[in-house]
Amino acid sequence: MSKQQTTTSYDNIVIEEYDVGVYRLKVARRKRQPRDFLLLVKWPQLVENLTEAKEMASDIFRFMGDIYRISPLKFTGVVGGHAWNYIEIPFNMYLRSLLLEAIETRLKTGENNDWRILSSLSLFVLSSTLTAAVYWAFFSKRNLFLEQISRHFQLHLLKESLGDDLATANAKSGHEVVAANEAKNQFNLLVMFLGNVLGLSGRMALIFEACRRVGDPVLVVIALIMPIMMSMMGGASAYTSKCIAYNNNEPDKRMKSLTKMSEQAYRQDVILGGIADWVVSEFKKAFEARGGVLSADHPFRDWNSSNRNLKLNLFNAVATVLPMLYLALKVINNPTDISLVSMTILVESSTGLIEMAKSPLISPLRLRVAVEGIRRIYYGTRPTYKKMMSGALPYPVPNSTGNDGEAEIGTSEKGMKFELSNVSFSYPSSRSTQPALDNVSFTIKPGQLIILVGKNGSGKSTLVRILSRLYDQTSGEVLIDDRSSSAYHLGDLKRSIALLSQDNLMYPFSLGENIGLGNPEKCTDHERIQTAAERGGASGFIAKLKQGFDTNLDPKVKTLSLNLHKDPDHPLAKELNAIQKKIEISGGEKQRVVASRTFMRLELSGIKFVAVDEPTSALDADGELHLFKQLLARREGKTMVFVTHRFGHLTKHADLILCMKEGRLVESGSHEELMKVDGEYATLYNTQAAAYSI
Ligand SMILES: Nc1ncnc2c1ncn2[C@@H]1O[C@H](COP(=O)(O)OP(=O)(O)OP(=O)(O)O)[C@@H](O)[C@H]1O
Repeated sequence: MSKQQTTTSYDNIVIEEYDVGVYRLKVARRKRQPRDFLLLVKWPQLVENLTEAKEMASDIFRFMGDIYRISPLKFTGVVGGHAWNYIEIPFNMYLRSLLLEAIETRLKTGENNDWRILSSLSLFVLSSTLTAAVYWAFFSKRNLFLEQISRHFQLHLLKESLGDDLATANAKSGHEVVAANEAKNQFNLLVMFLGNVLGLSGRMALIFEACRRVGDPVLVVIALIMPIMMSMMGGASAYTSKCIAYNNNEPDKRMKSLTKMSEQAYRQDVILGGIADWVVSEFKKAFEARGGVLSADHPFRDWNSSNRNLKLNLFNAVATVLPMLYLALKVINNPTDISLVSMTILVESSTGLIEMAKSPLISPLRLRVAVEGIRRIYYGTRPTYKKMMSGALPYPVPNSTGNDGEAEIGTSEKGMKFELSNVSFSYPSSRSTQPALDNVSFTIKPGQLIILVGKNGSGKSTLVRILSRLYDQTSGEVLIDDRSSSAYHLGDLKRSIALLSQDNLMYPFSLGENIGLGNPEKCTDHERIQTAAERGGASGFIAKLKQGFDTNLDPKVKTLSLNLHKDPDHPLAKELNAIQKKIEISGGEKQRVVASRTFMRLELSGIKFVAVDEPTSALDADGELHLFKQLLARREGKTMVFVTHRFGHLTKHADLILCMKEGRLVESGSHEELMKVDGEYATLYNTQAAAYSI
């Protein structure tokens, strides 16, 4: 099942590595100190455990508190219902023992105790009726409340992930995505744990009561101590150690990539490219290489089960028979000593106690699993990561006059000013030996129009991302309006920047909203959206769509059907087909919509910097000309950086041309100056289509 591979030793921890199914599991253990063998109590371990217990309790209280606030009444009902589910059995056993004991006394002594028999019977009936009522109320409301919990935490997770900056989001990619169902599952685990604790306590109380009646303290020890010890024993567990796991099986990863090819996005390529057979045959190869017996689900759980030791199982077996053995010997020794009812109750509750103590639900491990789940919800899936820091300085900085009458640095009316000195940058996930930006220095004055040119991969988009503070440079300095870019409040800076990128990202909403979201506050202002669409060149094709601006390209409709697969002409099958699903538009049309979104954003009064990163690759000549004309018409009060491979027609408008090569700024100046140099820029200029002119 799991096989230990290697052990790496650090100062006071040892990392053990295991192969568990398709996963590589790494477990950190505290190194044994020589004095550990001498001391009965390992103080550092104890302190660590107490601190951890305190942190666990605080996370559980926060989580349960949040759920309580969703609906105090439903919370109480569901938790109470669960609790009753577990204490009902020992409670009923107790009532039954009262009844049976009264009957036993009547049979043995002939004493007239009708009242005792009848009252015990009534209590028993009352309790069963109450149970039926509680279950009816509980099961009819429970699932709805669990759904409510999921939706509540879905909102929380959505807010969290939307708040991530680019650097953090990139660092998180590849990590398990936390689903809202996690909250519902952990809540269930916690209430089951609580119920089990209550059930266990109820049974213990029963055992105490039965032993009291039998009058034998040794029996208490035998019946209680063994299960308690058992629930505390257990093999080494992943949940009590710091550990990580990652999919380490190449064929398994290959199968996942090949499965992706069945998604809608690849459908056209799969059909036209004739690659379906190749995908299937590669999948078969990967499937054989992977082997069918490797588990791919829960590496931590699998590792735990492989660690459950034989000693614990044997202990279990002994614990189950011991109370019965003791009672049998006692009866053989003195047959008149014990009431049959007390004996039955004792044996029944002691067996039940052992069963419960054996159950994984009562184990502290289960609590750990729940707390790990809660932490994933509140703190994300990565243990720690550094988000980009926001400064305190507002942007724009108001222009002010110093005490000596000298004007202090503020934000120019003309646009943002940039000064880069020796800026280098490598993407955190990059495997390249060369940085994406290598020692770049230049100045952009407020209101200038900059053309950024260079071959593919030369660092143009990266430079735009640094200027827009989507990433922070790895080294060097970026000044915005004479102050370090990190001094400014991130939100303020973002509100002053408009970025039209080459990604052509369509949002899964209507076309109107796709444009309107350039300025979310005016997202329903149809007139502004229409104007922005005209400026971005999207109004023409949108007007031809049946639903115009209301057309939703990806309405996220989920359709389900039953028993219709052999009957495509069935009215329900036709109805299903007619339900609106995803609609495709051309690449150029997408670019026009995204450009219109930027024009919507340019209407915002505080925009001081506009970065246009090659948005015209799919546009026809007319579309490109129209877009640049419209952008140039909105230069007033803004610094603009244009990244484009087709720059011939723009050079006459440029204040400065920056030419990049392999992450370095190799040339800068005006078109005429750079042509004279006859270097990288001249080569690019001469090879590109210079046929465009405005
Ligand atoms: N998100 C990323 N993670 C890792 N490396 C990246 C990432 N984006 C770009 N790179 C790498 O950084 C370098 C510069 O890329 P960049 O996108 O800035 O070039 P570019 O000049 O804009 O290219 P193009 O003209 O093709 O758009 C390239 O080597 C690229 O592979």
